[in-house]
Amino acid sequence: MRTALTIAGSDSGGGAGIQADLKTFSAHHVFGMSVITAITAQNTVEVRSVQNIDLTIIRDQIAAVFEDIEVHAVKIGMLSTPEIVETVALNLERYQPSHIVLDPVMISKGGHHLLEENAVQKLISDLIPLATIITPNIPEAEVLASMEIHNEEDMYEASKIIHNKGASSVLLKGGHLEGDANDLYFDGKDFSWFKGKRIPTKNVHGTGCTLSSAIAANLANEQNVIDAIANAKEYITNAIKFSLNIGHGHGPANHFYNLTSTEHAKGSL
Ligand SMILES: Nc1ncnc2c1ncn2[C@@H]1O[C@H](COP(=O)(O)OP(=O)(O)O)[C@@H](O)[C@H]1O
Ligand SMILES: Cc1ncc(COP(=O)(O)O)c(N)n1
Repeated sequence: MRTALTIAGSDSGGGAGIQADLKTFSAHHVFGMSVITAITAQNTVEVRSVQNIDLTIIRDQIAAVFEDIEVHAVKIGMLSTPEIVETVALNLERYQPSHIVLDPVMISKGGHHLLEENAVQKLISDLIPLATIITPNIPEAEVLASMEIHNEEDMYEASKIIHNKGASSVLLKGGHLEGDANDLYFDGKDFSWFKGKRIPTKNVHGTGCTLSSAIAANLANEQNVIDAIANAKEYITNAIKFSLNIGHGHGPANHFYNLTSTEHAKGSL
């Protein structure tokens, strides 16, 4: 059995964070495990409150998993504070997993800060150098590259700057720009576009979490990085196309859109 570990925050509404990651791993037939960094009281509309988890318990969760189970890929999401970033980085250095997909989660769709602003420098110095691939959205890339991104030309520049900070590769997601949802990949040498038609829907809660987890699951399943991204892009596009009208805000992606049950596939559960 192939395995993947998510190190991220819990979303009580089930659409993003640990919950989205584990659903994505299951949909890829990968055995999912979790290290919870923070608990958010969240739904499709808002983040109401956040409880960060003690550093010792975060460290112990990582140790408990790695000292017993072979981990084929790691996905990192919400980290909340500089201390949590440091703890996760130190412990991943210790266990040296072969693939790390870093989703530098900063702000929720509703505008809540999920990473303290003073943790950004720690994320750059301690975690980016460990990442096989980092998957910022446009606002996150603007912070990491210290520049504004208005169009696809700017995306080239920003991914070069972020790559220079030490990530093996960068997937800059274009979901927040106007027009189609095209993501740019840069491995330090070549650029590739992973293109997607924009789907007109407000149900985009957890899309970044789902994409990064799907990449991690595909890497755990021994796909090369390009195939892992291409297949994950197809997965998130369908998961958005068949997204679920759950809740009153941004509904979640549909992880099981390919089930034969037509009711399920239509997202009308
Ligand atoms: N409306 C949409 N239609 C199609 N694809 C989308 C849409 N919104 C986002 N995506 C894609 O979903 C993935 C997650 O991107 P994005 O929403 O930008 O991330 P985040 O959740 O981190 O803000 C990317 O591949 C992006 O291109
Ligand atoms: C616990 C948690 N982690 C991450 C996100 C970001 O969600 P998105 O994938 O929509 O950017 C979130 N809203 N909550």
